[in-house]
Amino acid sequence: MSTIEIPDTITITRPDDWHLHLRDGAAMASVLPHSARQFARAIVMPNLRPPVTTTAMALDYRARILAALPEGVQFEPLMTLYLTDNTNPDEIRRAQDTGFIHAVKLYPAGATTNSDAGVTDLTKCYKTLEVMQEIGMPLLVHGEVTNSDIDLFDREAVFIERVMRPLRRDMPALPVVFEHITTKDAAQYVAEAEGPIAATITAHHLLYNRNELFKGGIRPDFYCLPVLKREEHRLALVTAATSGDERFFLGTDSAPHAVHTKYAACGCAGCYTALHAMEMYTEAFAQAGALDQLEAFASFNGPAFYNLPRNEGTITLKREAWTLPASVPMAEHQLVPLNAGETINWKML
Ligand SMILES: NC(=O)N[C@@H](CC(=O)O)C(=O)O
Ligand SMILES: [Zn+2]
Ligand SMILES: [Zn+2]
Repeated sequence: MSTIEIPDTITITRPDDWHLHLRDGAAMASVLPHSARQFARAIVMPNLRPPVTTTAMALDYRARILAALPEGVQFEPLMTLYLTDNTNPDEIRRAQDTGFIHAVKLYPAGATTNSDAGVTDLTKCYKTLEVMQEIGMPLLVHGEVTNSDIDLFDREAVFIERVMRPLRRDMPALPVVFEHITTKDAAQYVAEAEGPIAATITAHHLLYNRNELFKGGIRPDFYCLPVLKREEHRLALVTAATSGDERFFLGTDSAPHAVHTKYAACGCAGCYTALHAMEMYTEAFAQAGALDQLEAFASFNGPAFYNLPRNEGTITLKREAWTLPASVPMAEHQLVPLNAGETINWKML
C-alpha cells in the first residue's frame, strides 16, 4: 500500500458524468437532483421505453429534463440517440445540426436493460456510421456480445475481438467511447489502440470485484451490466483511471431501478450511484494514492474528447464519514442506492 499522505479536503474543477441513466417522467424528476448536485453536465442515455431514436424525441426528452430541474439548479443534459438497424444517415445530420445531441449509442440487441430495439448486426448501420465518422459524432458502445454460448464474464473481452476491432478497422476516424469498461482486456485495448477512442469507468467497477455480489448472500444492489469482474480486472481499471491517460474518463452508469424490480427473482441490472458518485470516485483514487489524478479523470478528459469547454467553478470533498440512506423515493416507489445504510469516508460539500 502507498504511504502517500491523504489530505482532508480536495477541491477540483466541477466534474461531468459521461454516462448516465435518468429515465423519464416522475422517476426522472426524483433522481435528477442527485446528479445535478454532483455534476454540471451528463451524457444522458437513450434507453427509454420506447428508445430515443430520433432527433425530435431527443429534443423533447431534453426539454422534459430541463423542466424537471428544481428552481435555480444548473445542469446541462447532453443528449444521445439510440442506434437501431434502421437509423437513417439523415437523422445523424439532423441531430448534429441541433447542437444538443452529442453522441449515438450502440446497444447490441439484448445486451442490457431496454436494449431489445438495439442493433442486430453492425454492418447494417455502416451508411449511418460513415456519416458519423465524417462529421465526428461519437459512437458510444455497450461492449458486450450477446451470444448465450459465451460465458457472461467473457462477453466484453470477446466483444473487442468480434466487434470493436473490425468496426475500428473499417471506420478508423469514427470517435468511439467504450462505455463502462470492466476488464483488463478493455483497459489495455483502449490504452494501446490508435485513433479517436476513449473509455468511461464507473465508480463501482473501481471499488468492487465480483465477490461483492455474493458476500453473505446474493446482493442485487451490486448487479449491473457488464457484471463486476475478478480483482485483477478491478486493479487494471484503477491503473487506467489513475494513469493520467486522457482516454479514460468518468461515467457513473448510475442506473435507477425501483426496489421491487431489483429485489426480484429476476432482478434488473443497474447500480444507483448518483447520490454519492464523487465520494465513491474520491475513495477509489485515495485508496490508490492518486488523488492528484482525480481532476483530470473527472473534469478534464471528458470535455476534451467531446470538444466541449471545461466547467467553471469547483467542488470540494471533505474526508468526513456519513451514512447513506436505506432508500430514497423514486416516483411512487423506493430506490435503494448502492451502499445503502453504509458509512462512506468522503463527503461532497
Ligand atoms: N448498467 C446497467 O446494468 N444497466 C443500465 C443499462 C446499461 O448501461 O447497460 C440500465 O439502463 O439500467
Ligand atoms: Zn450499458
Ligand atoms: Zn448505462
